[in-house]
Amino acid sequence: MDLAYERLADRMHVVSLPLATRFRGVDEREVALLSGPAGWGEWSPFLEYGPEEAARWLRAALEDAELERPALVRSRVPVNATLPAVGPAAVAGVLARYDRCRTVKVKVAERGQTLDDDVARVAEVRTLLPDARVRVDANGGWGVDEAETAVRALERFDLEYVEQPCATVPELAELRSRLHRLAIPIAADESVRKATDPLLVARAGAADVVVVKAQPLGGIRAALAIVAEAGLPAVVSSALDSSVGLSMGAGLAAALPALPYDCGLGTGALLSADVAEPLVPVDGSIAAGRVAPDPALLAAHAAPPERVEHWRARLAACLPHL
Ligand SMILES: O=C(O)CCC(=O)C1=CC=C[C@@H](O)[C@@H]1C(=O)O
Ligand SMILES: [Mg+2]
Repeated sequence: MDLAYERLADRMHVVSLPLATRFRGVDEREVALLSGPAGWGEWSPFLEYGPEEAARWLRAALEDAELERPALVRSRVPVNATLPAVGPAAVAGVLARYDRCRTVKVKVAERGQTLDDDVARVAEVRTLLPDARVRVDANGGWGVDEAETAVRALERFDLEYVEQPCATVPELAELRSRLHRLAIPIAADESVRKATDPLLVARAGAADVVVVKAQPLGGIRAALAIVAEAGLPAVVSSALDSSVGLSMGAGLAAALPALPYDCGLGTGALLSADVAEPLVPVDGSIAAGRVAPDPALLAAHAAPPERVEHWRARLAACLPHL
């Protein structure tokens, strides 16, 4: 693999994509795209991530640009709708962006909001989609007691699982034993993708499901290995990627031997511009093939020169960590 800074920087295109709905505190998503012999890879660690963590995302992008993807066992991947922490009045409008998704992931525990806000949002989803599978994602925002209270308040909406209710593995384990009788599974996301040991949460018996994301875990192959070793059902998700990054997630999901849950790869619907024909859900699923950016769209959404400089400096800082 050619890791010379100058040549990588020359292959890198940085774009800034506007969001249709504010998500994760941002209205614009900056992503870097790299071309290589096998296709295009996306490198889009969130802006606040340091070089060591961002280097894992870079490894994934380089692998996807350099190597052919593992063999696919399915050609389409069923996806969930992802609902940011909006008020009840905005729920129908956001869900309308996802074509026929039978599963909705609802963001909860948003900073500055209350459990009542979460209940109102989930209740609205249930009213609009009585037959949907509904999961919630707290991004580690609750302590154990708070999480128990919240899950008991949300239980009546029939939850598929609760994703990363608490921040740490011991907290997840404690909550899991408390929720045992409710039979609501716990999914681990940050405890997999941000952990020094992504398998610890599985070994500790602290989760029922692992959420795996190709970029943060260092690529499709690394993520496949983690799923195999964790021995738990896996959900593939994304990181608010452009369609190029979403296609990497789809390549992972389509290569997994079992895919019991709909994947968090429908977030293309949250973008109001993309680098290619948007990879958005059609009849509840997305295609599993590669996506290459359209040069005209790369140009139209090119980030300003000072942001490109920022990403070049980031690239230089990450290379020693590869
Ligand atoms: O899993 C999904 O439905 C979509 C992806 C998603 O929710 C996320 C994308 C990007 C950053 C994260 O805060 C968030 C997540 O926690 O899963
Ligand atoms: Mg999550």
